[in-house]
Amino acid sequence: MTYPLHPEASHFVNGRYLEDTTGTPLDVIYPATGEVIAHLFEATPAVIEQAITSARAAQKDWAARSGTERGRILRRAADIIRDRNHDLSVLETHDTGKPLQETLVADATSGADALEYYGGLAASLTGDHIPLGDGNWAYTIREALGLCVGIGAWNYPTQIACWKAAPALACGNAMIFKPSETTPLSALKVAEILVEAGLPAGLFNVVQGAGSVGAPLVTDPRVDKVSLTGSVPTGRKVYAAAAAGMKHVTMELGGKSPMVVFDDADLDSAVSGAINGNFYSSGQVCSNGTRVFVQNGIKEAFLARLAERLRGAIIGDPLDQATNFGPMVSAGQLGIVERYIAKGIEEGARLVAGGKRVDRDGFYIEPTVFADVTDDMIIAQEEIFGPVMCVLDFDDEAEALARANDTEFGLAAGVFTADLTRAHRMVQGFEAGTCFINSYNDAPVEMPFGGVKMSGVGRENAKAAIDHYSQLKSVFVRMDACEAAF
Ligand SMILES: NC(=O)C1=CN([C@@H]2O[C@H](COP(=O)(O)OP(=O)(O)OC[C@H]3O[C@@H](n4cnc5c(N)ncnc54)[C@H](O)[C@@H]3O)[C@@H](O)[C@H]2O)C=CC1
Repeated sequence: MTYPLHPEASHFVNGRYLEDTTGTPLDVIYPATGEVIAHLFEATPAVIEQAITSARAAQKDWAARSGTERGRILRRAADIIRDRNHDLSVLETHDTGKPLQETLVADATSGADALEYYGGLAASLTGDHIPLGDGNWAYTIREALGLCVGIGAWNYPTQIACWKAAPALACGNAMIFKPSETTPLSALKVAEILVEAGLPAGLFNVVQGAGSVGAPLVTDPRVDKVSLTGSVPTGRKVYAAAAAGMKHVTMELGGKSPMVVFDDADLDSAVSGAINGNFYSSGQVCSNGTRVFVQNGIKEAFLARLAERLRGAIIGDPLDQATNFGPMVSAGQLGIVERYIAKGIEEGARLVAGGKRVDRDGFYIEPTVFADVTDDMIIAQEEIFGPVMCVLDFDDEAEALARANDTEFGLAAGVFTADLTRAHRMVQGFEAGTCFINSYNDAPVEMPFGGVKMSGVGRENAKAAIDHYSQLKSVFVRMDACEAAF
């Protein structure tokens, strides 16, 4: 049997593909059919060692280059990604099961945006000049951290690899990226393209494997920073392990974000926001607005319009560009979602749409909506990470805000209203890192992205990410004699 999308080898280390068949076998499964599409191997300690040594060896020279030179390579990689967007999107669809209709516009292209953005920024990364009293002054030097480890989730493999690699490389760091074991294919292509664009060997390495491969990377004393995209339980473990070595961290974790719809909102716009914030990528988006608070006056109208719009979901072959709703990423994730749906029914929520598996191969489940959900229900409290929308009712603004914030998470929050003063007031009150007014889930590279509370620390994207991939060295300069007490 041949596998057309099989990579040349499991890992990409020191500028080329690398195989070590003594590692634990890792099968890649196409979520739309359940078929195995590639046989890979998890990284052995020998592969991890090669990744670390080659990255460390390459980093100093990279950091010593001008920002203009580093940026040029990143921008070239962005161009190559855009040229190959179709093939990369087909690969991403096989890796994740997400419809090609989505991957064509939201995955490799988003990765290219990050490479282009940080490529453009690289030349202007500077320190400050700080005038002091008595003619003295200080300056700061912005330095690379050294070796960064990126660990990815399975929902946006290409995007996550690029969102971490682009600012890391722009600042002069090296990166070892460990994709999720569920979606190992796309990051290898990112590595291949970076080298083709001129990135010196060793600066972006990809090693495959589960947590047992991620953990030794996090604790290795030669690693200076860890950036994780994953769940809160994993974040807790990785943050603690990194803290023991006093390493820098970025934690992009889960959420149970609120979306508040006031009765003066444009109904169709709010319904679109709720669909985007719950069913895009089959609901497997960290910032999803899965608790949809709808003001009582428009609740039934909202639900009726939502039910109507859900009939427009085209569930099917993700490679067919008409399909706009694909399978879950894995049998395991499908099982988790099914258990939450059963829990919602048991808790007495009103199932108004979906709830069932789709009768075809692969890991499909219908877009599902529960109404009459109350704050104490498990489905309103825990991250499901699947296409399950919980609709809750509310009467007034203060109540909506208090209930929206009544969660340990704080990744995102959205508000739909025609009253702009109220919209900004709500945003000021939201305990969330990323907010939306009359929209949901937009993630342009120019805007910082990240969470508060248990949803994480640090920010990705925008100029904000530079602070998380570089550090300042302060230099005090005395212009007159240095005096002492004796
Ligand atoms: N805030 C954000 O930007 C995003 C957050 N997520 C979150 O990710 C989760 C879903 O992704 P999953 O892959 O299931 O998350 P996960 O937490 O199971 O795994 C994330 C990554 O961590 C690795 N890992 C697991 N244990 C580790 C350990 N002890 N040391 C080092 N690495 C370890 C895994 O192999 C994987 O690559 C959801 O909670 C979702 O909300 C997903 C996308 C974006």
